[in-house]
Amino acid sequence: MSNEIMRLKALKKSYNIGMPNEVEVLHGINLTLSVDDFTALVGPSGSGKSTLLNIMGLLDQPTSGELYLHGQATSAMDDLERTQLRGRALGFVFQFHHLIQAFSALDNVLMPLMLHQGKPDNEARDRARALLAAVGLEKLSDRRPNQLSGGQQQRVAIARALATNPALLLADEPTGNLDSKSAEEVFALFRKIQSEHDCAVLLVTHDPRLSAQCDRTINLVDGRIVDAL
Ligand SMILES: Nc1ncnc2c1ncn2[C@@H]1O[C@H](COP(=O)(O)OP(=O)(O)OP(=O)(O)O)[C@@H](O)[C@H]1O
Repeated sequence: MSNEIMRLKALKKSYNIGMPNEVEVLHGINLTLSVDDFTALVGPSGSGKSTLLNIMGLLDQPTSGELYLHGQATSAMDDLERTQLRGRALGFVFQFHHLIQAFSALDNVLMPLMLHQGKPDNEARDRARALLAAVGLEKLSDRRPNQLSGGQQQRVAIARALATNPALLLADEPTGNLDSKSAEEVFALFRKIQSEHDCAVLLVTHDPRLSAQCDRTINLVDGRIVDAL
């Protein structure tokens, strides 16, 4: 069986900035991510990292080229198919965690399960508790986000991203808003997830100390991959 999770082939993205102007910001990206990948996506501001991440997350569509997820071409899919595939295969962690303030940590982790399965059953609750334990927050599961530190909130966001058991976790500057100690801890958690949950990780980071600890670095400059080590 192939180890490939995602493959990007000759992928281009242009933005329409008012007729007749179109600006191409990704110029033909070829890239394969495999099951055991732990990858940093780096590059200067404006190089196209978020644009690429949004396309990889099936949140946006390329202008041309193809994205294969588990070998399945995605360009001809309709919105519903894309949403379902995203929910099954991908998890997201953002710089600002977007937790729901009115919900406890446990209910935040349950959110994606409720979206997919409706009212959470005992099995879903057990799974959410186990995920909070995996990120070291078993004792704080009843707290609301504003009763947690920034690093703890990001841990809740990571547990939430894992709720649907994704094959690939996409993280956009997940430590960008944290002090350096919390950033190291959250980074270590991504490592643990990749090895213990069989979940490939791709994270955008501006922090060279973190990208140096990844197995692979994809360097994006002006919408092109200049080296993928
Ligand atoms: N919706 C949009 N419409 C037009 N241009 C856009 C749009 N979104 C992004 N761009 C442009 O595309 C280019 C790439 O932006 P992108 O946000 O992907 O870069 P980035 O590498 O993530 O930057 P940063 O590190 O600052 O977050 C930039 O020149 C940006 O101005």
